[in-house]
Amino acid sequence: MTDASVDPVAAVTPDEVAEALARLRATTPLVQSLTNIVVAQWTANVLLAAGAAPAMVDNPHEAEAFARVAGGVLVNTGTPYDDTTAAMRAAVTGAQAAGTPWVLDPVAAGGLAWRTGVAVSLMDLHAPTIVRGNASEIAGLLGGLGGRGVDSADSPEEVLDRARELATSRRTVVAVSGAVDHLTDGERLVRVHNGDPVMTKVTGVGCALGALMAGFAAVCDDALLAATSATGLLTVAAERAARAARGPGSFAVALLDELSLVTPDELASGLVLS
Ligand SMILES: Nc1ncnc2c1ncn2[C@@H]1O[C@H](COP(=O)(O)OP(=O)(O)OP(=O)(O)O)[C@@H](O)[C@H]1O
Ligand SMILES: Cc1ncsc1CCO
Ligand SMILES: [Mg+2]
Repeated sequence: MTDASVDPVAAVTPDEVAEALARLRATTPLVQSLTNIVVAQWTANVLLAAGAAPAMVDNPHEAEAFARVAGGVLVNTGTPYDDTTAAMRAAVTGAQAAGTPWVLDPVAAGGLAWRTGVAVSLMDLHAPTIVRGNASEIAGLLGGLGGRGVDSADSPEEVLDRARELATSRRTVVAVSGAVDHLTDGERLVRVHNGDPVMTKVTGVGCALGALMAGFAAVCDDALLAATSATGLLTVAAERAARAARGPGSFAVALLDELSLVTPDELASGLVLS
């Protein structure tokens, strides 16, 4: 049975995603990433492979000025220290002043009270363009109990109503990752059916997805298109990488290759959106 609240035609088309990828590669947007210590190098490599330009400017002295000139900013709460948390506030302030799109990845929100407060206070400072997280993290921003550490204990389907509520109350796009990614601006919904379970066996795949969203937000006026394009590129590249991989290690290497090799046309024909 068809869900009556979902358009039979996806709110974002594969052709629009292909055009977004072509724009990303043509313009190599500068993506400022204030991310966690586990995934910083991996995130920079994912951005480079996709066609963006990474810069990990995450100290409180430089973060505001850099956010004014960056194409997009990622703020990820995976390993928040006092210094980097101050830098996150500075970056969001700079993003607001210059109109730079910014993406919040509230890693482990809900499970840990202090960082949940940090994530909510950043949203209060200036509404993010996109909030990206796994299902437990999205629920955690609205008072949920969080997942198992940085991993989700819920599915995107289970938190969809809360994702819509968050998108509407914060005037943002909420991107919930999982087996089927659910992306919403509160009214429109895009489901991305691509991906492979091995993506959960390499740390930082979701974190890198947030950085890709910041890159696409630099080249897309529509934040839902930006979030869909990032998710589509990562998951289609992952399917291609998984075909050749023996396990998580060779998959991670192959994923970087496929992010750089997949053409806009191949991306459009591989995407399964609803
Ligand atoms: N079971 C699955 N099958 C296919 N793809 C998946 C599955 N689970 C997650 N993915 C994909 O993996 C990517 C990361 O999503 P995930 O929900 O694992 O993020 P995360 O928990 O924030 O990751 P991390 O914090 O380790 O970076 C998304 O693009 C999603 O489509
Ligand atoms: C494993 C881990 N711990 C804190 S952040 C992080 C990366 C995945 O979110
Ligand atoms: Mg995560």
